[in-house]
Amino acid sequence: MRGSKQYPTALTIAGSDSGGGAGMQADIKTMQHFFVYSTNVVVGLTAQNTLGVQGVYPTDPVAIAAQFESVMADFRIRAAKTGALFDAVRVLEVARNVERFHMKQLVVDPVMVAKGGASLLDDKGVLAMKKELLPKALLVTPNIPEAELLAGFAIRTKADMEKAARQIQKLGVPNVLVKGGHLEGEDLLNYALLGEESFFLTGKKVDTIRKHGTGDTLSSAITAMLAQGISLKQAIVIANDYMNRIIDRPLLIGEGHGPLNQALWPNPNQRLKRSGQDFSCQLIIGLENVAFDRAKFFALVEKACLAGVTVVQYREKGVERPDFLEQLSVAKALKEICRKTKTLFFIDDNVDLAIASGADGVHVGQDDTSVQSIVRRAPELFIGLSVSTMEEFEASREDMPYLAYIGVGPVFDTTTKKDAKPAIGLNGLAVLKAAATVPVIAIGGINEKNAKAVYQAGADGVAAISSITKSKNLVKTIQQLSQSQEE
Ligand SMILES: Cc1ncc(COP(=O)(O)OP(=O)(O)O)c(N)n1
Ligand SMILES: Cc1nc(C(=O)O)sc1CCOP(=O)(O)O
Ligand SMILES: [Mg+2]
Repeated sequence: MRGSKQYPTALTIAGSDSGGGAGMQADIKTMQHFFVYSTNVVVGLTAQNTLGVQGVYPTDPVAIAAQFESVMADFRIRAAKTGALFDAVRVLEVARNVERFHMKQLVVDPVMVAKGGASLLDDKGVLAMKKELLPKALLVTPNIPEAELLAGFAIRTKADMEKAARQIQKLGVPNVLVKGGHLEGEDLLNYALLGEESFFLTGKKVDTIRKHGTGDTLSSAITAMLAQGISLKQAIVIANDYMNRIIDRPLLIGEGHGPLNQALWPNPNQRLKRSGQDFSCQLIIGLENVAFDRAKFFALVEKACLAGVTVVQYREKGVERPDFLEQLSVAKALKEICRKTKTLFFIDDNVDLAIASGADGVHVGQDDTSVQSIVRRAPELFIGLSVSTMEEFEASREDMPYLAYIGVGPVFDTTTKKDAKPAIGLNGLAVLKAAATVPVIAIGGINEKNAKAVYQAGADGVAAISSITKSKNLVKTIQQLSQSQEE
């Protein structure tokens, strides 16, 4: 099975991170995510967690060579990458094996310093990398401090990045990707110099220390795509896009530099789903809201979808609510209406029902299933979270990057929800909107007459039950509930 039909296989030549966030562990998770099998040459061990590096234990060069032998004797390695190589002895041993096994698609992530500041390559190691390893590489992916060491001068500006990339190219590596995350400024720019061609890529700057393993993940994503047969340019562009999608949705693990979640972007369809969705006009409905008249229920939902609601949320709350299987059959029928009318479909509270019915999202309250556990179980679901006070907002702050929107209310008194909290009014809505970093969907007593004031208070959209289910003129009601009335 050494032919082209073999499952794409890559090799990571790097250090182990006992904390699982960076190094070889990040490489394996990333490659797996891109459907590439990852083999490994462990160049050293680190005793490490999110708080720092407690110990560094380089591997015996004999053991490095033996791992290369084993891997190359069995697998067809289509691309390889290096990570932490520790010192000149290990760099030279790796370079020798790269040469020996004719590895052409080699990505060098010139790991020199760990996030907490610990050195992962000594001065002689940097020299050996410049002289012996980079001339054998297809691509090198330095961050700013690494690019400064490789190029030999300080980098402060975009122009410096370009100059440094050209200088690094002179070391014999044809392609250079300089990662600009360490530069000052609101925007993050990465610079790719691929042979003669060059371009900047926009990255996402996030204000968090939970991004351990970012460099490993980016270089592994590129390597995995090279192993898939994708061109270097395309691999870099897709890997950059991937990083922008996962960078602000880390796993909440450890007390310090926590890890990324490489699995957050499960398949290409999710890419499309995540961009530019419209949550602005939401019909929340259950059979109880139409006195269990099924015919009326489905007809009303279809008409509302055609009239312009952007989200249908299925919510059963009554004491006589249907059992799970019956709710599932209703949910599936609603999903079908939504699919046909290109409307998003959400489920209230019940994550199992959302998964089973193929819903696009789930809406949860402060006391329902936690946002983090939904992300773990069903990362493909959009999540809406109820927030009615600043205290609740503060308590949910770490969940914000995972949310599609927050449902803020009740803005006005409502008799529809039996256990509704006190109305927060338009002022309460405006305060929460000022703090929010995701769309704010106002809820509670919202109707044709007050919708305009709700938008003026800052809402990005509205959700309603009674004003839609009891409407005498559905098309007009939905028009008035939709933001388009402002124009
Ligand atoms: C858009 C939107 N906002 C708020 C809610 C209320 O959800 P929750 O706080 O979980 O209350 P119940 O719906 O479970 O009574 C919602 N469903 N949708
Ligand atoms: C389901 C729900 N949640 C609320 C909240 O404040 O979180 S208020 C509410 C009821 C919304 O119904 P109506 O549009 O008929 O007032
Ligand atoms: Mg709830």
